[in-house]
Amino acid sequence: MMDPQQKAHTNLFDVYLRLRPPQTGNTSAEKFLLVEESEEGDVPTHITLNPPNDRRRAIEKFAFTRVFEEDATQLELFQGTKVLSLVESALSPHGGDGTDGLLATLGMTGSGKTHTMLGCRSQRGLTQLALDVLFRSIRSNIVDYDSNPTLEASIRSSDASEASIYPASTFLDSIFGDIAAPSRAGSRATTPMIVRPSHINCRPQFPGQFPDTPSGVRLVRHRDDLSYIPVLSTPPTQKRKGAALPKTSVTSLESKLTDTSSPKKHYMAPTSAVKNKYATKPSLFKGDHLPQPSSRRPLQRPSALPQMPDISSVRASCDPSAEYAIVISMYEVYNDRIFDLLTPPIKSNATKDFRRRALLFKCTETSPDRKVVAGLRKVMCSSLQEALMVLEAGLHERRVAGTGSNSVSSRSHGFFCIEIKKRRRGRSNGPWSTSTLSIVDLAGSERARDAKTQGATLVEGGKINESLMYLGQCLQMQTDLNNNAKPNLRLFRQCKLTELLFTNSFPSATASHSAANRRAPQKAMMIVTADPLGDFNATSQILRYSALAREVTVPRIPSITSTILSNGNAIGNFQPPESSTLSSSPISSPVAHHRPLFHPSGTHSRTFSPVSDTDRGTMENAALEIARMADMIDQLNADLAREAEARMAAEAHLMSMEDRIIDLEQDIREECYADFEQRLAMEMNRWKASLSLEQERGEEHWDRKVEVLARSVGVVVTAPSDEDEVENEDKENVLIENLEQENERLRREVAILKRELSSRTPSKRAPLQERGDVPSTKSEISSLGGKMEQLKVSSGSPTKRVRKLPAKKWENAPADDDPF
Ligand SMILES: Nc1ncnc2c1ncn2[C@@H]1O[C@H](COP(=O)(O)OP(=O)(O)OP(=O)(O)O)[C@@H](O)[C@H]1O
Repeated sequence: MMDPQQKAHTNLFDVYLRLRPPQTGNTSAEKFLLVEESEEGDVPTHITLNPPNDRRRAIEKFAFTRVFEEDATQLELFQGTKVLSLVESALSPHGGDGTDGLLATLGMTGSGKTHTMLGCRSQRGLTQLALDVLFRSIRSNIVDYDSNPTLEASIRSSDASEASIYPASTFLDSIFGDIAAPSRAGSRATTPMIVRPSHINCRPQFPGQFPDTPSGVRLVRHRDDLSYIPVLSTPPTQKRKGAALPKTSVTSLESKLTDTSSPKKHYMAPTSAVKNKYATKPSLFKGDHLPQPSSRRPLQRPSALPQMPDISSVRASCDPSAEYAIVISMYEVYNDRIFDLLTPPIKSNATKDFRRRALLFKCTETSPDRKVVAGLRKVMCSSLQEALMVLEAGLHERRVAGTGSNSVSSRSHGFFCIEIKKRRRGRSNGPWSTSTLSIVDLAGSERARDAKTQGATLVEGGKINESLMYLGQCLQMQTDLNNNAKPNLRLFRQCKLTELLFTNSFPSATASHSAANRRAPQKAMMIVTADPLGDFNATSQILRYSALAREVTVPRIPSITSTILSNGNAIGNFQPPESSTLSSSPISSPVAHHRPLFHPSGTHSRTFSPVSDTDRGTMENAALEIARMADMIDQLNADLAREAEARMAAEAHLMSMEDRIIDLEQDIREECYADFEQRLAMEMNRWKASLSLEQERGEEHWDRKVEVLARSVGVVVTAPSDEDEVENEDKENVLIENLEQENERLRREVAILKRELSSRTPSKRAPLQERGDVPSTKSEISSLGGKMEQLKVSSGSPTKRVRKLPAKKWENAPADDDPF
């Protein structure tokens, strides 16, 4: 019989199975999953999968570390799994560095993963219980941030992931508003832990229904968009409606959370780019604020948390000679990219929507041997309440959507990381060692047909299924390890999820540095959730790759020969066995089951045979052929299923690549836009500068031209003094008068001459030159020209400049140039 504990030491994960109670309204479905009874005093560890409506299909039996039946409570789960041991290993009570721990859930959508990890409105989940036991266990060993000013700096310098680290008070103030103030609604519809006070929610509400929304409309955040879109959906199950808690189970947090007596420390909230740039120099942020991202209202500050189940008597051992600090971070893997859940999204300049920057899982300067998620925002918490509030803030940012399978379905794999920092007590400058307890709520696999998803949600589903398929392949590495084969480390680098989950399983294989080599492999445990009334095929697929051991029992189909023989009334009494057990081994491949060949001869005795030996031989040959063909059909079916799965994965990959391309295109567009804007501004400035330069040059050029012109015509421009001005004015007036008189005289003379001329006969007209009163000589003409010139110049100059004209052109004209 298969034994899950047999080779437990080589398992990467302890694997627990939790069955969910039937969903309301799903009473008619056939139960295909049965828990096998355990021996007296033992916990159940095996289940049987009976294919519904198909007696020909194999019956599978699976083994787990432990099976929790439908009625198992959150407390039983906490006590029956090794959560406490994970916490204790991370604390390392006997000195030395702690061990990393991983607690993950896996299952179909709607099977109860989030319920197990985060609980419901009246019951806490494993995350809150782990935090509770952690803080209670180190109560007297936790560092006091307020009394040690150098503490924050030393914690920051111990961080190897280029993170920006803030005290909880500063972080929470930047995220949560006043209880009574207008604020964004609470977290993912039914963040299980929050119980809102009655004075805030006056009218009765379903969980998942925010204040101020019409009844029946639940607000579900969709993808990157932070504006909430109303989604019509069925109200969550009665269980989730979270009947009012008994008063004793709710503790008021207001006093703690709104306490302003302790001095607040403020840090500047850098943009992600700045943050990444300066992440290694945290002191730069000190003394500044952590502002609200523009146009996002603060979250509604919850006032009370569920306290059940009560684990106040449970404690993990901690190292009495050590002091501890707790640092929390949260991120999600969405479409194979990592996004920080504690850093608010940044408004894009180009598209005006809020977007997050994907983070890298990489080696850093201070962590050259070990990959870390770089650039996260982390929060130092000194109490359980602070840690729970940080959890609430992060959950609010996690992507969820209503699907046909689950009204609040996680669309990403959520990581909640508790870093437990430890150093020798009393050594205020001593180095910190860090062990991390990661709690992972995986998104559930789903069938598009059942989930009724389309568009972006369908792509998300494809990506989720793809990453879970890779996870399945990695989990099957447990088989390799059980067979003492070398694990194939390339498998877990296939996608971000498996890389994040398995990197710490083989620290010595991934690190070359000697210090890193000393790290112990993480302790990991997986809780597989399943609905015994849900989708048989999907559930059996998940169980196949997650179970610690599997056994396949193939029912035998009566062969043609035996049918003929038994029906022929004269044929022998052969009765084939009902079924045959095919394998009993630790995890066998999902497609490894084969129908056994049927060998009719020699298994039964004949009493009467009217059929001739030739006929019998023919029939037996035919039966053998049929069995062979049936086997081939099975093989082909298995191949087909594998190919279909691969095709689905490829399609999902394609879709996610398309999605990635869109994202990339968006990023590139934004960068180009910003680049273009910057260049445009630079170009404008350059253009303006060159324009003004050109103008200056133009003016200079014209000044020079005027100067040259003035010089070429001999004009001397002088700035006249006041006396000169008066004198020049007088001279001008006299000159004008003279010229006017002269003009008058000339007009008269011209008139006389005209009269004379008209009275003469044309033949007797004398040429003008003969007249003595008409200027004829050169000197007379030049004096008249000079007078006119003087008049023109002096009367046309409002600036009272005096031009001295030393030479007149007509003076130099040849004598025969007669002006008339
Ligand atoms: N053991 C349980 N007891 C009571 N209610 C449960 C249990 N398991 C699940 N539920 C209820 O079933 C619903 C779906 O559960 P949950 O959201 O935890 O599923 P999930 O596996 O996280 O789904 P997804 O992968 O889509 O996020 C919830 O309303 C939850 O309260």
